[in-house]
Amino acid sequence: MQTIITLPAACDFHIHTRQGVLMEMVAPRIAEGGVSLCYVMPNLKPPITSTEQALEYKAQLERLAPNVTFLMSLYLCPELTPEEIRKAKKHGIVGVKSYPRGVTTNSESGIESYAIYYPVFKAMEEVGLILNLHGELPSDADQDICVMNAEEKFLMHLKQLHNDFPKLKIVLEHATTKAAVDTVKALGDTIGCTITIHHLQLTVDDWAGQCHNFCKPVAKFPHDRQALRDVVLEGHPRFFLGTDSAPHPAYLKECAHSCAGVFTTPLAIPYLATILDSFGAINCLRKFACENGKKFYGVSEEEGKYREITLVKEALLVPHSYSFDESVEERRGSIQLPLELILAVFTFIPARDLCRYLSLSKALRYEIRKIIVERIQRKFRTGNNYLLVTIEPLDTYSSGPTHIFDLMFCDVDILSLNTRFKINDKTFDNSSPIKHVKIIGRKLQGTERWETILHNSHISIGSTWLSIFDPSQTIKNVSLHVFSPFDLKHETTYVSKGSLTFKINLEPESIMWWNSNIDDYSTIFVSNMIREFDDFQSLIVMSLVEEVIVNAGVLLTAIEEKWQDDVESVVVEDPED
Ligand SMILES: NC(=O)N[C@@H](CC(=O)O)C(=O)O
Repeated sequence: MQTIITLPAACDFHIHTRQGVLMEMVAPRIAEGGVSLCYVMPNLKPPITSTEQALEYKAQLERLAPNVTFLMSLYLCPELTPEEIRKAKKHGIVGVKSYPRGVTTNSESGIESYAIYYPVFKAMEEVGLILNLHGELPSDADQDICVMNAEEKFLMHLKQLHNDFPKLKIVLEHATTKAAVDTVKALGDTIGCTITIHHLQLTVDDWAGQCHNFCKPVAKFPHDRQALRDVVLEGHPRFFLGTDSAPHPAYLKECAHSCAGVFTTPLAIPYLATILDSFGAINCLRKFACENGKKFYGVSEEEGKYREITLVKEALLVPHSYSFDESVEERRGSIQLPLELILAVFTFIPARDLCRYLSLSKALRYEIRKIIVERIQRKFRTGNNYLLVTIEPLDTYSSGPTHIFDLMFCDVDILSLNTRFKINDKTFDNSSPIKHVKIIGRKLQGTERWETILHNSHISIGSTWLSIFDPSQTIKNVSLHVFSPFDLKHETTYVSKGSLTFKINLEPESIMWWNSNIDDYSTIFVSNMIREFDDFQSLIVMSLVEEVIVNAGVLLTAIEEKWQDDVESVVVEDPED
């Protein structure tokens, strides 16, 4: 390799710039990595599905990285109409990304069939928007589909789409197989293909058991990698760089279920040059990383953003990690997020889990708790905000950590919640920070069944816990306990009944009770729940929150689809009414 190369800054036609503090870490590093133009993926939480969202996201990125050209994409989903496509084109949006449902990070809203999108594709073909395909089928044991053949099995869809929309420009993203390379080459000039840097280096042996190399699609066989290398060496004009750089917090990579994604942005072009050099393709760098993609997309840097870079061949220590400010304090102090989730889980803590946990050393328990709490809080920070609302019958203060968790959407001003939590004293406040609560459903233990709770006050539940009561008894009185993930000790619990105006009267040492003739706006006396939710139980609650958040996208879609009409309004009702 020459020891110094000067060339135009590169173009990365597939990058995940994320949001929040992660975006603040990533965006300035794009230029550092030698890239001046990038095509931004829309798989945020929530996904980018409208022109307005995309433009707002672009503005945020530009504030963080003013010297980079950001090309924006929309997320293919049912909300995307042909009209939105035309509007997007008018406002400079470049393409639409399709994720098959559930195959990768934030693909819960992904597509299940292309058929319903044909009018959208037609509009895209007409106005000249690019279709970007995450080319994998979801794993399906019955069909013998798994990560190793998910891409190859997808290729028939690429062929079909090209056949049906020959003028639509389609990019098969992050190809990993010889089959994909051959297919793209065999199709017409409107079909392009991105290749990541890491797929030019890795094979299956490199990610099996090594979480930092795990991404979707996974790296495949050596002969597949060879096919990728060959097509770069050939300088084929329809193959170009798309790093698919996809950062995740370390705790989400270095864990039992590692998130898919390899983060390469800060060192993108030095890394690419090193890999190309290793198989004699350094002379292909310019075409692959700077020219082919721009030609295929018909784009160039925005005014004043073109620049050159110089690569120098010398030793470089790759940082072990890149930090971003996720401190709890920062999150506590600075956010005001719209709360948008309500949980619906009815559950017990299995005794065996309890024993396992309690038998651990205190130090280990502390560590576990810390990790879980941090994981949850980070989700809250990067996504939306959540409150856990439990509905309980009378006397549940004696029942331990057994609750029905209901799924709710609320707008919550976390700052004022936080302030109030800090008081931790007798408090009475008429101005609840909780607005627009709507309870949308519950899930019964041991079933996959979700129900809209129109009358929370009449929840029949069958459980061993309830057998201490009359098993046929329906719960006549309910309370809503609202937990904030930022109130780690659950020192404060809002309890209410039959009303959305949360009136709070915290009596730290009292037990929970309420007046049986309570009306909608009566004050409710509650304990501060510390006794009920000790450290361990808090952990359990947090774990439940996490579990539900993980599934929330899927659940919410299912619930909302089924009970669209029912969930429009608040449904907490007083049984006595
Ligand atoms: N490539 C990945 O493994 N992950 C991407 C999503 C994607 O492009 O599949 C991510 O957003 O994390």
